[in-house]
Amino acid sequence: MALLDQIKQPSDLRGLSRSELDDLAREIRAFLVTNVSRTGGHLGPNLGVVELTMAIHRVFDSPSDPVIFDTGHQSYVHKILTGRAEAFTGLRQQGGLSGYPSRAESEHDWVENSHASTSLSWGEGLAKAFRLQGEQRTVVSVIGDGALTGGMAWEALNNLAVQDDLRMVVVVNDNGRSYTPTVGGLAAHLAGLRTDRRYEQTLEVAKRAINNAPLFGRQAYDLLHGMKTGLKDVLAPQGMFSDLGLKYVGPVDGHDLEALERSLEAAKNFGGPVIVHCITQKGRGFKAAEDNEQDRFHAVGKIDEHTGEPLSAAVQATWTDAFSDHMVRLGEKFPTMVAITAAMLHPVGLGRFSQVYPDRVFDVGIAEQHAVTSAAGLAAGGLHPVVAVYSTFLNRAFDQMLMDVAMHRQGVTFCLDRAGVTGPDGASHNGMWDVGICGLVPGLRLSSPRDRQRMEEALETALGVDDAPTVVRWSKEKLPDPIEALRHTEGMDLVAYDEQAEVLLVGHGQFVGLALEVAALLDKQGVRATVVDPLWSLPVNPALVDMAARHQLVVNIEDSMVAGGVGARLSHEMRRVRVDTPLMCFGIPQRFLDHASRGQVLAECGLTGPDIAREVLGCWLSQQAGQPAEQHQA
Ligand SMILES: Cc1ncc(C[n+]2csc(CCOP(=O)(O)OP(=O)(O)O)c2C)c(N)n1
Ligand SMILES: CC(=O)[C@@H](O)[C@H](O)COP(=O)(O)O
Ligand SMILES: [Mg+2]
Repeated sequence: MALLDQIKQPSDLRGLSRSELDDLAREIRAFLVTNVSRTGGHLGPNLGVVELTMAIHRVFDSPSDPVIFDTGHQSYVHKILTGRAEAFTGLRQQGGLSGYPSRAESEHDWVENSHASTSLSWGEGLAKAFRLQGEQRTVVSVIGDGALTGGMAWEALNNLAVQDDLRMVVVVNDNGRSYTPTVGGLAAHLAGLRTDRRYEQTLEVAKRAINNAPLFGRQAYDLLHGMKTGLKDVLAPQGMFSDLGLKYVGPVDGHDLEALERSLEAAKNFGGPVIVHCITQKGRGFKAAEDNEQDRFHAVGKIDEHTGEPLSAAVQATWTDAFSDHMVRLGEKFPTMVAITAAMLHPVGLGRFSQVYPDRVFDVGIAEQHAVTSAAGLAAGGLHPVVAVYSTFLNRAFDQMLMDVAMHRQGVTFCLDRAGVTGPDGASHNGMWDVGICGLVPGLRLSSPRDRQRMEEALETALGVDDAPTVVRWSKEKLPDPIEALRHTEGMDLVAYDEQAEVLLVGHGQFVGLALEVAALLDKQGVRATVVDPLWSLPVNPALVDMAARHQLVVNIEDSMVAGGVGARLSHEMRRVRVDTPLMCFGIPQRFLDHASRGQVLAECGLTGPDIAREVLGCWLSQQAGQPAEQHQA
C-alpha cells in the first residue's frame, strides 16, 4: 500500500521514519504531476513546497496551530496531508476541490482568498487573539518571495517586530520567483542571504556531528545554535529582518526535511515572531517545470504528465493575445506610452512589448498600490502609463486610482484582463467589482470592447486622454468573432436595429454578442429589439438615456456585478431626467461565486441567451397585459 494512502491527517506523518518520509515526498510529487496535469492548476508552486509542507505539519499541530498559505495557490500538499487526496480528480471544477484553501472543505484551512500578501496580517491578528485569550497556540504564515513584495506584508512585519511575545512563525517560501524572477531590493536581499550560506553549511556539518554525539549532543547543539546567531553576524550579512528586530532563522534548504524540522522547531520554541527563510525550487521534481524559464509551470492547463506539453494547442487567440499584439503597435505610435505590471508580465500580455521596448516596461512586484500611484507620477512627468492588471487585483488600488490618478487629473490607462466571471480560480478571482469601483471615480471613462477592433479603438482613444483615468476591460475568454455595427450614432454602435423595436437591449463587451442572441430569441416570439453597444460604458452616454426613452422596455446586460454596475448607473441617469421606461439589469449577483468553469458560473447567474430572453419575454408580456413591469436585478 502506498504511504500516501495511509495519510489522512497530519498526525499520520509523525510515526514515519526518515526513509518513509523521503518516500512519501516522492509519492506526493508523483501524485501532483499525475493529477494536476489532468485537471490543470498551480503545479509548479506546489511541487516546490512538498517537504516544506510536510515539515510544517510534523512540527506544528494544525488546526490548533493555524497554518496560513499566502495567496493559497500552493496549498495542494497541505490538502493532501489533511485527507483530501481523493478529491483531486475534481480540482478547480464545479462541486469539486477548490484550488485554494477552503473553510468549507477542512478545519485545517483558514484563509481562502487568492489575493497575495495578506497571510502575515491574518497571522498577526490570529496570534494576538490567542495571546489575549491566554491560548498557547502558534500561528504559521507561509508567504512566497513574490507575495513578500506586497506592501501589506511589510505593514504586518512592522507590527510583528515590536511584539516579542507573539507566537507566530513566518515561513518565507523563497523560490526566487513570482511568475518570472521576483524583482526589487527585497528579492536582491533574499538572494544575498540565499547565496551566503557558507555559515549554514558549516554549522550543518557541526550540528549533525554534535546532535548525533551521545550524552551531551542535544545540549551542545543548543549551545551551538546560540553561537550560530553570533557566527551568522560574523559570517553572513545581517538580514534586514534582524535589523527590524525580527528573529531570523535560515536560509534553510527547503527540500531537506531534517533541516526544515530543526529550524521550525527552533522557531516554534522561540515563543516570539520568527522568520524562517526557506530556499525552495519552483517546479521541483518535474523537469518540464524546472526548465520552464517563463514561469516554472506556475499555472498550467491540461498537460502531458511526462513531457509537460499542453494537451490542447491554443488555436484561437485570446483577448490577452490581442492586447499583446496591439501594445507593440501602440508603442510605436505613442512614444510616451509606458507599461506597468504587478509581477504578471506575461499573464497580462506585456511580454512582447517588453521585448521590443524593454526600457518602457516596469515590473513593480506584487504591488498594485505602488503601481498605480507610480503611474500617476509617470503621467505627471509627461508619459502615458498603461497599468495592466487582472480586474480583481485593481480592487487593491482603488484609493490610488481615485486620489492619485483621478483627483490629480492624470492620464493613466488601466487595462483590466480577466474582467467579469473567470471561474476556476474561485470567488476572489472573478473580475466583478471593477465597474462598480470605477463608477465611483470622477472623470473616469470605462470601455468594454466587444471584439478585437473595438479593443484597439478603445486603447487608442484612451491613450489620447491625458487628464483622467481611462479603463479598458476584457474577459479570460477567447476573442469573439468581429461584430460590425449597422450604424454608429451619438458615440454608440447599433449592432441590431428595428425601426419599430419595442425593446432596447444594451450590451457591454463580450455580452454584446449575448444581447444579439437574446434579440434573435425574442424575434422568434414576435418581440422586436434593437441592440446597442455604448462603446464607452462609463460615464453613461446621455444619448443612451434618450434612446431608452424611445422604447417600452430597456435591458442592460453586463459581465460585472449588477449592484453598482453600468445598469445601476443607467437607471440613475434615466430617473434623474425622468425617463421612466422599465429597465431590466442582467449581470453578476452580489455574492461570492463558487469555483466552476466560466460557462457554468455564467449559467448559474442566469447569464445565457435563453435565460435572459425568457425573463425579458415574461416582463414584456406582463407589461402588455397592463401589469407593472418588475425591475429585474440579478
Ligand atoms: C494582489 C495580487 N496580485 C497578483 C496576484 C497574482 N499572483 C498569483 S501567485 C503570484 C506569484 C506569487 O509568487 P510567490 O508569492 O513567490 O509564490 P510562488 O508562486 O513562487 O510559490 C501572483 C503575482 C495575486 N494572487 N494577488
Ligand atoms: C494564484 C493567482 O492569482 C494566479 O496564478 C491566477 O490563478 C492566474 O489566473 P489565470 O490562470 O487566469 O492567469
Ligand atoms: Mg516565489
